[in-house]
Formats: sequence, C-alpha cells, structure tokens
Amino acid sequence: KKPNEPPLVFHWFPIIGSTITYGMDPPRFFKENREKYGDCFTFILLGKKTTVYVGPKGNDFILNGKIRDVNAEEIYTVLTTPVFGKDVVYDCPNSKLMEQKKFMKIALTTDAFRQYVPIISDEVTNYLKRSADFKGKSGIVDIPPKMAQITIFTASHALQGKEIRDKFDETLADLYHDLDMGFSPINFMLHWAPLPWNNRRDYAQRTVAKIYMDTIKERRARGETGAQDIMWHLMNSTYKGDVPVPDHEVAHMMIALLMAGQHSSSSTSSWIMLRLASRPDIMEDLYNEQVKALGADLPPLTYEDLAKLPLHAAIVKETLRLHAPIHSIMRAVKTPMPVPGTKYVIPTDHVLLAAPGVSATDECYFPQPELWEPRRWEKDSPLAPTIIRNVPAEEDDEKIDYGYGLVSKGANSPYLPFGAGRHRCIGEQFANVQLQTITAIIVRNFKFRNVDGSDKVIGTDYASLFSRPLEPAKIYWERRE
Ligand code: HEM
Ligand SMILES: N#Cc1ccc(COc2ccc(/C=C/c3ccc(C(F)(F)[C@](O)(Cn4cnnn4)c4ccc(F)cc4F)nc3)cc2)cc1
Repeated sequence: KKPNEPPLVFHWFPIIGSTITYGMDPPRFFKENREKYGDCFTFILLGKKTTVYVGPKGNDFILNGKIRDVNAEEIYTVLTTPVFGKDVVYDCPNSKLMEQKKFMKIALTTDAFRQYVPIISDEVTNYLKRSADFKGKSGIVDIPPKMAQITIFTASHALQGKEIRDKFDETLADLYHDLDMGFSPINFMLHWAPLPWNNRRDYAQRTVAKIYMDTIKERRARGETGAQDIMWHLMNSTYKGDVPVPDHEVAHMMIALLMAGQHSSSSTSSWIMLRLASRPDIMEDLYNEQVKALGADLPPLTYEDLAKLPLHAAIVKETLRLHAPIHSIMRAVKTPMPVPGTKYVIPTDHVLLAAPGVSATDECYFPQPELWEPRRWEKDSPLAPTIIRNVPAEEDDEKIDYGYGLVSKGANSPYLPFGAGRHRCIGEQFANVQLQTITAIIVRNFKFRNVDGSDKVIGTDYASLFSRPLEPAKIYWERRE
C-alpha cells in the first residue's frame, strides 16, 4: 500500500480480489470494511482498484466531483451503449447528456403527471382483472414477476405512448426481454467477452430502435400533437445551435428511459408489496388514509389526490431508504484527487465507488435503521432523521444547475436514493407518481400478508444490475370485498 493511498482491503487472489465478497452482498461488504478501515478504502474489483468513500462527505466527494476529475461515461458506456444505442447518454460528451436530460425533464411536467395518474390506475386495474394469478377471493402469488409486468405496462404507456404500450402485448415483450439480458453486471465487467446473449441483445436493440423510428415517422406524417408524451417532446427538441435531435437519438433515448423506468420501479414496487405483506397493519392504514382523504366510495385517483396521501408517499420514501435499486455509483478518476481532511490522493488508475445506501442505514442518522417504519418521515417522529450538524436532512440544501435545471448537491444528506450533482436522476417525480399510484390501486383491491403470517421480509439479490428481491417471493393476498 502506498503511503498516500487509502487502505487496501485484504484479499487472497489478484484480479478476483474482493469481487465475490463485494458482489454477493455490497452493503455488508461496505459496512464490514468501514468498521475496519474507515469511510475511505480501496478494494480490487475484477483487477480494478476501486476506492469506496461512504458517508455524506464521501457522497459529496464523488457525486459533486468536478467534471475534469471524475467521469461516468467511461465506466458505464460498455454496459449502456449496446443496450440503448449510439450517440445518447454515455455514448456522447457529458455536455450533450446534460441537454438530453433537459429534454427528458421538460416532458416530465405536472401537466404530464395529470395525464399519467389515470393511465397508470387503469393499467393496474385492467392487469389485476386479466391476471390468472388474482382470480377468486384469495391466493398465494410470487409477486416480483407480477410487479415487473405492471411496471412495464404503466411505464411504457405513460412514458412512451399508447402505440408503443400496445406493442408490448406482442413482439415488443420478447424483444424487450432480449434487450434486458444485455443489461447485466457481467456485461459491465466482461463487456469484451463474445457472450451468446449479446447477439440477441444487439438484434433486439436494432429492432426496437426501428419500431420507435417508424412510430416517429408515422407521428410526423400525421402531424400528431395530441399526446404530450416524452417521444413527442424529444421529437420537437433542438440542441444548442438549433440542431434538431436526429430520429435515431430520439429512439435510443426512449430505450434508455424505458430501461431506467422499468428496472428501478419494478424492483421498488416489488419491495413495497413485500414490505406491506410483512406489515398488514400499515396496508390497512393506507386504505383508511384513502377513505379519509377521498371518501368511502374511493373515486378514480387523480394527480391532485396524491398530495392528500402522505402515508403513501412515506411508503415509497422508506422503501427506497432500505432498498435503493442502485447500490453502487461508479466514476473513473481523471486527475489525482486529494481527499480533503486526509493525506490520501486518489490516483488515476482507480475507480471511485459511491454507496449512498450506507448512510441511509447508518444509526447515527436514522434511529433503528433496519426497521422499515414509514412514519419515521413524519415531522415529530422519534425515529425521524437526526439533524446533522444543525443542517436538517431535507431542507436548506445547496442547489446547482448543470444545464437541465436546479438539482440539490445533497452534500449533507444521508438519504440519496436518486443520486446527487451532475448525474442526478431526472425520473424522481415520475417514479413517485408511478409508485404511489400503483400502491394506492393495489391497496384498494387487496389485503396482503406473509404466507407464514410473520413480519419477515425476503433477502436481496445483488447479482443483477439493480438490487431486487430474491425470487420466488410469495405472499398471501385476499380480495377486499
Ligand atoms: C425509484 C426509481 C429510481 C431510482 C431509485 C433512480 C436512481 C438513480 C440514480 C442513483 C441515479 C444517478 C446515477 C449516477 O450518478 O451514476 C439516476 C440517474 C438517472 N436516472 Fe434514475 N432512478 C429512478 C427512476 C428513473 C426513471 C423513472 C427515469 C426516467 C424516466 C430515470 C432516469 C435517469 C436518468 C436519465 C439519469 C441520469 C444519468 C446521468 O446523468 O448520468 N430514473 N437515477
Ligand atoms: N462476481 C461478481 C459481481 C460483481 C459485481 C456485481 C454488481 O456490481 C455492480 C456495480 C455497479 C452497478 C451500477 C449500477 C448501475 C449504474 C448505471 C445504470 C444506468 F446507467 F443504466 C442508469 O443509471 C440506471 N438508472 C438510473 N435511473 N434509473 N435507472 C441509467 C442512467 C441513465 C439512463 F438514461 C438510463 C439508465 F438506466 N444502471 C445501474 C451495479 C452492480 C455483481 C456480481
């Protein structure tokens, strides 16, 4: 170990290093090594020196790193470009990504959400009516595959438009599956390997992109201006210098948004259902919150209704605190980076890894951190986030504009499931609308509990790109009369 580098995690073998212990359970790996080495330490991930820096200071160091010091696209492009397609997101200069995020964000407006809530409600209601797994009065169901179906229908219809959503009933579903096979950490690590599924992924990418480009041509021919969905906005956006967005870039951004929305929401909605099954009392409280706020006849849900359902919002917030789909955020180091307050200088042959989930489960910020308690987010809850150095976890947050609107630097926040800084998520509001609406409709139809009646919750599968529940994850459901 060199004197001015962070401590190196002990490992037996070169190349493999700590890949397996990290890959099997990243949160446990971070916690154990934080206790041994402190907030900043280096481990070997498939031969690559990977420096972890956790806690609010680590989150700030990595997520608010200067563009000349840290680089996301170098790390992510091998994973995302074969799946999304060329010239978008991580296959273009960061300045172009910032413009693309501006275009996407313009489409995700309150007006759009007003349209999305009825769309999402109807998709969930229809799915529950049609699904063979929810026939009769009660039963046992493996919930993650059902939530994957519900999210693909709701995300594709809301974000991509009706014509794309209807294609998911036939060809698009299989193509999406082949595309999805390429979205795995193996590709992340061994992108150069001629893995068999990568041919299917490449064929699927070209075919899906063509479906989008044909839809774009149809809409342009029809002079379509009705649906204010994302495709319409991207088709009518121009880069600085009034350069229109080429059709293939619109198609590739649509694939990127579909993948983002699908994986994050499918994982999170599965965890929400599993947590509700472990706490049937909270599921009852959600039902009563709706009856109290909207009336016992439970009229069709509107976007404005969501603001009257704070417990529904807290369910999503608390689930993301314990089950953030992205457990590791990576950056390449472009210039040697001195770590403030230490003698460490991170060299350019290291990769930086931020793990915001570590502070979200740190007892010094969240009392009883492993307890899933949505009410901890209410103002005067005894479990509320500890005020950090007189900076409340939520407010008083420094904001900065990277070209797609003001985003919080989140420098002091122990809770960053959507990241922070230049690469921060632009899908947070959509995700909240989608997840709260799905939860509200499910709560209206069913009561859940664990098959064994316990308050336990299943373990996490970290082997895929987005952490998600181990499968099968069965719950007992009962139709609410
Ligand atoms: C529960 C849902 C979601 C979670 C937890 C989540 C989380 C994140 C995180 C942690 C990042 C930062 C990645 C990094 O810094 O490397 C991010 C970025 C991003 N997310 Fe999300 N996301 C969610 C939903 C969505 C949705 C629904 C969309 C699109 C509609 C979306 C689009 C994006 C985009 C475009 C970026 C920017 C990437 C960059 O600038 O490098 N996300 N998200
Ligand atoms: N042995 C072994 C062994 C070793 C290691 C492991 C596990 O190791 C790791 C390490 C790192 C990671 C990182 C996750 C990661 C990063 C980027 C992205 C993304 F870019 F794709 C995304 O941010 C996703 N996103 C954003 N918002 N919603 N979705 C995105 C951005 C913009 C966009 F438009 C579309 C997008 F969808 N996705 C996921 C995951 C697993 C397992 C086994």
